[in-house]
Amino acid sequence: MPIIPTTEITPPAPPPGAPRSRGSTDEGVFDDARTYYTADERHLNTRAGARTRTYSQNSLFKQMERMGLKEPYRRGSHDESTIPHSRRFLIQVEPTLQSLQSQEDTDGNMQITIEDNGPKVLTLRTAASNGHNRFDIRGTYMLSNLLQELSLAKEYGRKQIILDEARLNENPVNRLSRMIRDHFWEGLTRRIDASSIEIAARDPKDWTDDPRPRIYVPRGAPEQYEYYTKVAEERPELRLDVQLLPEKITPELVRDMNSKPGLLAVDMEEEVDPKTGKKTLKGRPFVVPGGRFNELYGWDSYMESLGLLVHDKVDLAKSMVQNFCFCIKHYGKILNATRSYYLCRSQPPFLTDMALRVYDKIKHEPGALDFLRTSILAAIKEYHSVWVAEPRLDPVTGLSRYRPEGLGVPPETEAGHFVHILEPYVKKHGCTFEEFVEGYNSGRIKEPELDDYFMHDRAVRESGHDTTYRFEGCCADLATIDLNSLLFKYETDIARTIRNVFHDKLVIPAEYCVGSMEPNHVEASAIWDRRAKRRKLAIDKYLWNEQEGMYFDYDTANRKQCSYESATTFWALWAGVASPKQAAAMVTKALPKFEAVGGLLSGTEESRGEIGLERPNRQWDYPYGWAPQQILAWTGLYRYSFTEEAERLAYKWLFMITKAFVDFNGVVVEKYDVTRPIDPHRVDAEYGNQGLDFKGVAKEGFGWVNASYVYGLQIVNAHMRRALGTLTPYETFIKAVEENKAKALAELV
Ligand SMILES: OC[C@H]1O[C@H](O[C@H]2O[C@H](CO)[C@@H](O)[C@H](O)[C@H]2O)[C@H](O)[C@@H](O)[C@@H]1O
Ligand SMILES: [Ca+2]
Repeated sequence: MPIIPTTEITPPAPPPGAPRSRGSTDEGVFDDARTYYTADERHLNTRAGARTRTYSQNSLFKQMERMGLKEPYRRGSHDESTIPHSRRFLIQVEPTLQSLQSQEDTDGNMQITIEDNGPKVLTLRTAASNGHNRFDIRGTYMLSNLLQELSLAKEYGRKQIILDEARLNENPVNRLSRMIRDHFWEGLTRRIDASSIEIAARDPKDWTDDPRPRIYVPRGAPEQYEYYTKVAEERPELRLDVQLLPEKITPELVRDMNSKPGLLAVDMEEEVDPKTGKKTLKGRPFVVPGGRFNELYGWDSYMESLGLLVHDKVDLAKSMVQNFCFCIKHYGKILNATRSYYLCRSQPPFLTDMALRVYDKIKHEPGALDFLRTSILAAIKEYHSVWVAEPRLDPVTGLSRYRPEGLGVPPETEAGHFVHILEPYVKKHGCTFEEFVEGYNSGRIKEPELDDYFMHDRAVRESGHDTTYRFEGCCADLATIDLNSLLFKYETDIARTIRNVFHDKLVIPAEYCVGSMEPNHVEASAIWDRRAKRRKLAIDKYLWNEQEGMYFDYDTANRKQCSYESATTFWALWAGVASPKQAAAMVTKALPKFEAVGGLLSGTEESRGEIGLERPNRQWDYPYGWAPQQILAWTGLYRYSFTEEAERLAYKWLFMITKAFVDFNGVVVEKYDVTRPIDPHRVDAEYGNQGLDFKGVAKEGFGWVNASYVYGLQIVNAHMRRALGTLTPYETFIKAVEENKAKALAELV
């Protein structure tokens, strides 16, 4: 086995005023990478002999013993029972990285995983012996953590480091939570202003020949137009194209903008430049989903905010709510995402819950009530103008559908996504593929059947579930349990907020009025209570299926209930629209159909049907599981006191993520195959999987999965959290718990 070369270290004198050694020896072991690797003093070997008290493998084994688990799932590189403290290693970054990669990354993908066939052991030199003694780092997890730490050290320009062993054998639950808190959120945060327009405007989905940065500013924000025009003038190298949006946004306009796709402006706040004393604008930050999704998304943002709130990043969650209010004010809706080609469509609505959760954290602060008032007014406007208006409202049932306007072929999908659909038309018109798309998009070629296909396709994308056989060719006609649960939640949240926070009187100013509403009229909670009551009746009538013990979508065109079994049935629990009896029926009858080794399936295998070459897998069908489905189901089950079920599902999801994180070099991806115990992150359906493609160390994870991880850790109990840290499969864990219970009971008698 190779020994990593080390050079003799003669530490240079510390700069004047620099501390010679830190107060406590275990200080900062788990600091974020920037703090850890930029602290010069930490990486000089002046502290040979200093030891760190850490969360060692040893204590993990002790925990397992306490839990009655005899056979640990995975042992670290050394049994430290004889080692009271963790080590530090003296490492030359570049040569060690090279040896590590050439020896252990045998498939050359810049990650060390269980699929690499190296010896899985590397010798490092200890700092305490000034490099004389050696110690073996063993196993995929420690070696991949070493790769990650060295990659970070290199990024921060370090040639030599003193690395705490505790960063290599850290409890994986702690490590992943820490990565999310200290690195991933930051990696996903964007702010649109001069400081970062270059990064924020970048769009990996831009299909045009000249993907230059472009920003569209709404008419109602002239100060932003002036601001960006100045940025473009002062920094010509950016090639920033600043465009003012026309007053009226129509499907024709959006279609015609497709040749010049661009970012849409979001909220900015005024700030005084401390140097010049002059007023300037600063973008309100937001979190993007990750991968190729580099803009503010609708429902991803809600899910992300749950994780941000766990990590006390309240300002960021608040800022995302404010950005949503800006979108409703200037674009008429919370957009699918803030790019020009998304202007006609929305995504599943979560604004009231998001605003209330933020308000709950800031209610003692000045301005909190105004924040809540603005958010609720924006939600009321969105409710009336988007969700219970034409074309989304079905006047017969009174229920709503995903049914956005739009024209032509959605441009943001992967090239080739619609080839199989368009090919027959291309043949029929005897032209090239490009000629047909151009002719059809411009309206010169008329194909009503295709119009219908794309109306449903747009609806699928608005639903957030793109794509699934549940929705193919029918989505725009479906009153889904998803959307109607969310609207019931809007109605009950608005009613409660008006009653409890605004003393049952909320003035609706002109800018929030829709249709024939009187400016400045006062709304009380009663009308919202009535709306909720009416929706519940309609949901019970059209969507509930007593025999199956779950909710289904309702086809408003064919006037019949659908039969596709979807995990969105549990959204009814999240929203509180199910009666206790309906909830109990769902737990007994529906839940078992959706539960897989890694958590909840998004749909059942039976509903998806046979797949093959002619009928390929869809990413929102069996066997895939998605973070938002898990989050909403756990919260809903909790709401109805099905604590055990919520904990069990959360455990399975967290276990799957933790195991993939440990075995695959810290990976966190957009979605998982929840039936795949070994490599659940391998999903190649449709768009592939976002979040896989990193070199050395993951920087972002994926927004809603990051959130589901830290939110889920709040759902499971402390005992479960410890068991997750030792990668104990659920079956092993529950067996031990039951055996212990039986033992305790026997001792009682
Ligand atoms: O480009 C294809 C589609 O990509 C988006 O959908 C997927 O990612 C979104 C961001 O994480 C997520 O909100 C959505 O649920 C996913 O299916 C986009 O939203 C679609 O409009 C787009 O067609
Ligand atoms: Ca590899």
